[in-house]
Amino acid sequence: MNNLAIEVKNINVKYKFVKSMNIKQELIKMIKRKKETRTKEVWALKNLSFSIKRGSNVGIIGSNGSGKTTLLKTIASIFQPDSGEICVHENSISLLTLGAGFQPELSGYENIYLNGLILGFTKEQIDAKREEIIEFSGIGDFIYSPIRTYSSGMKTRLAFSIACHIEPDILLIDEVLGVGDESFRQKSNEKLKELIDHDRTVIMVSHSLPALQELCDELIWIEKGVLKEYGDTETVLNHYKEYMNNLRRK
Ligand SMILES: Nc1ncnc2c1ncn2[C@@H]1O[C@H](COP(=O)(O)OP(=O)(O)OP(=O)(O)O)[C@@H](O)[C@H]1O
Repeated sequence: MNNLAIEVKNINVKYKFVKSMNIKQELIKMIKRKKETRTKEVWALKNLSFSIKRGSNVGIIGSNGSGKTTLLKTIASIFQPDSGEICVHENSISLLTLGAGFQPELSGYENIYLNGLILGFTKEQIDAKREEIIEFSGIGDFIYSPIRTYSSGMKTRLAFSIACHIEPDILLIDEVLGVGDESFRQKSNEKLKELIDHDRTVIMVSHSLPALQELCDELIWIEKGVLKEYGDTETVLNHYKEYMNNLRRK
């Protein structure tokens, strides 16, 4: 049996957006009758290839704008790569990210079902986990109120609780380490460690290097959309810190 959870093969991902102009630039463009296009492209991921073993805990690091979130969203199939291929050799994959995936007009209770069903679980499976999810989130009777009335901390607690209790084969976590108040931080760290211990494949993006050091066996380091290094946590972390220190000195 293939012991790989994910294979990323030569993926390229670009964003297209319209470049905004100030009034002066608009006027100059009109006077010169320039027909220049305002559509810009950013290649967020460039020719990225790697594979992740089943059951491993991998952190993704890199400076701001290096492509970490784009990579997680592409693995979660929220974005399609412009070229290349991602093969996921597991049944369920879930992206845990701040405020994503909720329908604001529905209650927390209804969103538990919505999220679970999207992840491919049956109503009976969600029924079995529902009370645990609500209990862990600690948001009390707010569970029956629309999500739009929640604070960002409450949304994060519920999102975290759903993703951890529904227990997908692959859990992708984007920058939610260390969120919430102190008691929830401790609780969520414990829960994460429990998930990691259970042979689940976990991939997490974080700027918190101590948290990654504690939780991950391996790190993927990307810079400007390109894979810089993939290896054991200590080695990659040392090289990354050296790189960041050199940048600061310049
Ligand atoms: N919706 C978008 N439209 C245009 N460009 C985008 C969009 N989202 C991201 N980008 C660009 O793509 C690149 C990668 O962004 P991404 O958010 O994946 O980086 P990141 O490593 O997660 O950043 P950070 O550490 O700051 O959260 C950046 O240059 C960013 O400006």
